[in-house]
Amino acid sequence: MTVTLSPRALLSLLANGPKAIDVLRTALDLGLLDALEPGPARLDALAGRFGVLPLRLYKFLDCIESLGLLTRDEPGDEIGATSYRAVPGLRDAVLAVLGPGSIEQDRDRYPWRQLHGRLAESLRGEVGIGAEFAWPPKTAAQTAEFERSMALGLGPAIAAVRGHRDRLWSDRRRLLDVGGGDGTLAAHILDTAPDLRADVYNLPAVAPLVAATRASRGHPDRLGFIGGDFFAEPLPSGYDALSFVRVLHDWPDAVARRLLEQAYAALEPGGLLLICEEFRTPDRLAVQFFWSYFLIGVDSSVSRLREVGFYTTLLAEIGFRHVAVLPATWELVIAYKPTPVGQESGHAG
Ligand SMILES: C[S@@+](CC[C@H](N)C(=O)[O-])C[C@H]1O[C@@H](n2cnc3c(N)ncnc32)[C@H](O)[C@@H]1O
Repeated sequence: MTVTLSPRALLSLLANGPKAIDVLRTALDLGLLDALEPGPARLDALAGRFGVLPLRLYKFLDCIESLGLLTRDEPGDEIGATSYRAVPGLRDAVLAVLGPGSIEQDRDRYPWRQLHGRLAESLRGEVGIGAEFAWPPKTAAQTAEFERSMALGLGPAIAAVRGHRDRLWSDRRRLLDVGGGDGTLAAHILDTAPDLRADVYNLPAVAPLVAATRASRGHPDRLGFIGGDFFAEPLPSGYDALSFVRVLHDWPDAVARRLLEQAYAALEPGGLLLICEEFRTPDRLAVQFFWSYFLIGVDSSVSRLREVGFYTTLLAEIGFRHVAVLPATWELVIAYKPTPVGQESGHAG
């Protein structure tokens, strides 16, 4: 169900945000969300099952309905006969935001309060986020903290590469994951691609984090690390697949183009280029809200959620062929470096 609220109604919900979260947390903890999702569930049955007062539960469920997360059928004045059904996926969504591994709770530990109430000064450039957060990270502690935080939000990227594993890796031997964090995604890819070897290319300070992932994820021989700085040197060659996962959106258009040109130069003929990040949609912009807010105070990060068409056009301009968008919660953009005429081996390039 998609609910479009008037600005007035949306603002009322936002002003009551902590109460709305309290309602949802309580519904999750009580087990109500499990009962509501298969639906329809009658109020009198729910009240009996959970040992709560029907009239109070009626108001409680109104709170959830006001968020657009519940549908209600109220046949008459007898409230016990009112039945409810949660929107599909509600329990998982509440668990994702309020449970362990929540990116919202993780992001909340960043020093965003330095901007809070001072946004006008921040917009004028008088206030910014202090030295404890740097982009790119500067100290070993910042690097470890940032990459840990990134790995926490990798779920949709992992699901996307898992879902398309055959198409992506069946004819590939060596992958370079550029800006590949602590290697968590590369390890997940290796789980599903037994003939592949993957190297993470990242700033040298990240080496111990990838070593820890290599040890903990059980790919001692197939997960490698190449330390480097993509602004200071060409990308390493010898790879028939190269990925940018949540890397290009960190940089302005001209830099994104330069990185993709570097990738084109580095890839073997027929090589696969993969881009995965949150392409701009209303949903993803909403989930990105924290970074949009926090990075107002961090001028070194552009944080640009782009429409997918930006990349498909750019890849074709650079010379890639067979540009395609593979469906997933975060779609994948793939493209191939052409193989010179006469050297074609039968795969997509
Ligand atoms: C937003 S994080 C994404 C990490 C990972 N791909 C993921 O999705 O979780 C961007 C990555 O780019 C790396 N990076 C930033 N500047 C870099 C540079 N100049 N050379 C190589 N890697 C860089 C960072 O260290 C970080 O791992």
